[in-house]
Amino acid sequence: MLTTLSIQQRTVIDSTGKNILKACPGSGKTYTVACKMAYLISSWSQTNAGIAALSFTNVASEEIILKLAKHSIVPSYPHFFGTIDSFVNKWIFLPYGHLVMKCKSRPNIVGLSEAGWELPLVWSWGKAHNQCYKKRCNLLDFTYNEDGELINTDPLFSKDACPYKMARCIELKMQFVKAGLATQSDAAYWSMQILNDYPVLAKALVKRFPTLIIDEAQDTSQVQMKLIDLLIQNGLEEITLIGDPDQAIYEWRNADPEIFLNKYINNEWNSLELTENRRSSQLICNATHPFSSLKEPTVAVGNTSDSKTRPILLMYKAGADEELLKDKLKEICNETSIEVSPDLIAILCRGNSMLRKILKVEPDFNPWNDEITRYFAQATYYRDIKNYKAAMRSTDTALRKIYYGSNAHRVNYVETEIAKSIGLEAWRIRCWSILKNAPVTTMSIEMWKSQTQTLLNKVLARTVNLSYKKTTPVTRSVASFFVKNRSEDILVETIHAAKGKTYDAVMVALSNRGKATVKQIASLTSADEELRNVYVAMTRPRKLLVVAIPDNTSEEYLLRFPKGIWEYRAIRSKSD
Ligand SMILES: Nc1ncnc2c1ncn2[C@@H]1O[C@H](COP(=O)(O)OP(=O)(O)OP(=O)(O)O)[C@@H](O)[C@H]1O
Repeated sequence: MLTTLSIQQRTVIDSTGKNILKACPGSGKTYTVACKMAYLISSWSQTNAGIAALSFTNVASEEIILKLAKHSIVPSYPHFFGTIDSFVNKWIFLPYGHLVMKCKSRPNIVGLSEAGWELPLVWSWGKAHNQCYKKRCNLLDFTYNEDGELINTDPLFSKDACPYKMARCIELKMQFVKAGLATQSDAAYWSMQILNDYPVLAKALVKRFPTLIIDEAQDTSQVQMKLIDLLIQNGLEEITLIGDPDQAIYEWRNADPEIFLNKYINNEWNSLELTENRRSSQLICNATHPFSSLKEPTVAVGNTSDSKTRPILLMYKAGADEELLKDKLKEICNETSIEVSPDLIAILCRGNSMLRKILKVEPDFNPWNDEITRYFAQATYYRDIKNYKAAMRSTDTALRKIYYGSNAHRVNYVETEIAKSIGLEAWRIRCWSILKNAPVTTMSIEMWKSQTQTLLNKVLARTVNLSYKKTTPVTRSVASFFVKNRSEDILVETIHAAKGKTYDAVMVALSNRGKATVKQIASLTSADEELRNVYVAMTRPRKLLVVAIPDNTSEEYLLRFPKGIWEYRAIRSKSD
């Protein structure tokens, strides 16, 4: 594995101490991180201390694990592989949160997609809500900044416009803290407090994980970086941060690429760089360069570096031609001898509304009357599309809701109860036996409901009533209620889902409404997240890049698409 590394990549593997690596798209960040871990793990001699390899999303973390598997390395004890959130929760917040929150028992993380807040607390928030600013505050948007100040992370929120200057939210948040409830952002803040107030715990954590590697570090929030600094203050000597500020697309989670860049120019850190693009052709590197902060286009050095297919700017009629985009991309692929398959070809959209138009899926209709039915339907749908991990997760959530009702979101409580009753292993077997035997989701919703209900009553030996809304068309299949983005031949997905991936051909479909319109991005710089979203999408292909834009886009917005670099085409010929 190490023999294929470039000199720049090799330097990353050999560097010890505090390293920060800034690297362009396709430069092999994930590849190099996986090599570094493989190298460290194979020569690791400590038995009670390990490497913590963290990323920001599950997808990114799984990508590294998959790359390691190719080299027969399965990450296991004493190492930790996962997201930065899961690391913070497991090793700092859940065991020690009560020390700083001053709540009676171990705290709980709430507000993660399905979990609800304790009902009485939601009501008290609701009451205050009715009297508050435009009634638009969302409980989950409130968290603390690194100075311990309560902030609302919704960019549309204005403290000045709040008649109470946030006094009510502060009061309510105190009640939640007392009850031991925290959002994921709060958990990071409280963990920072723990490491700050209890250096002995910080030192113990450094002893347990003397080497820390953080991928996608451009997405770090101020609080998360403070946490990292506290570990360094308490003896952490081996740390590598890897990122690309031009690919920071998680501002809504308080990520700020400036935090990464400030570290990069800090003399106390060993700053490294990867500048060669091993994914895309030189023509694609040249075309995407104006969308980045880079001074020069990256130099393509991969297998497809000299591919001669020019990037294409494709004009389509908005509101009429979206469903033709798939066929057009297939046609261009055939023309350029690129194999068409959903693993190799993708259309990337900024939002779900464009995605639906391209796939011609029916508009959203939510048939579910209750969460338990929805989770079982989701679980079987995931099983049918072979996403077994997500399927097990949804089944587990549905069962927790059946057995533990309004306490289901209290992770620690539920896990203790399961361990006391049947044990975690038997619980997982129960989930799997339901999942395995549940009816297929191509079945009508009515039949699916009746068969799933019978199965649950049998396996759980208790009556479970599933239900859907009265207005639901009963003959419609369960699967049709979930957006299918995997058509037979081409993958259609959002830009966020495509982060970190590589395809042979990519079409970036821009709309004239909503986020990332051509007009909007024309005036943005790479300091703006919307431009970075488009850049992430445009840097995914190896051989062919197509950007589809509405045909009524004014030329003044096309300065980043010079005709010498882009081939301009229309989706329909003039005679159509
Ligand atoms: N030394 C190498 N030898 C062979 N292939 C490489 C090497 N380095 C990177 N690659 C390949 O180049 C492509 C891009 O690598 P990778 O996905 O690791 O880049 P990245 O910097 O993480 O990209 P991005 O940030 O744009 O998602 C992958 O197909 C990877 O396997």
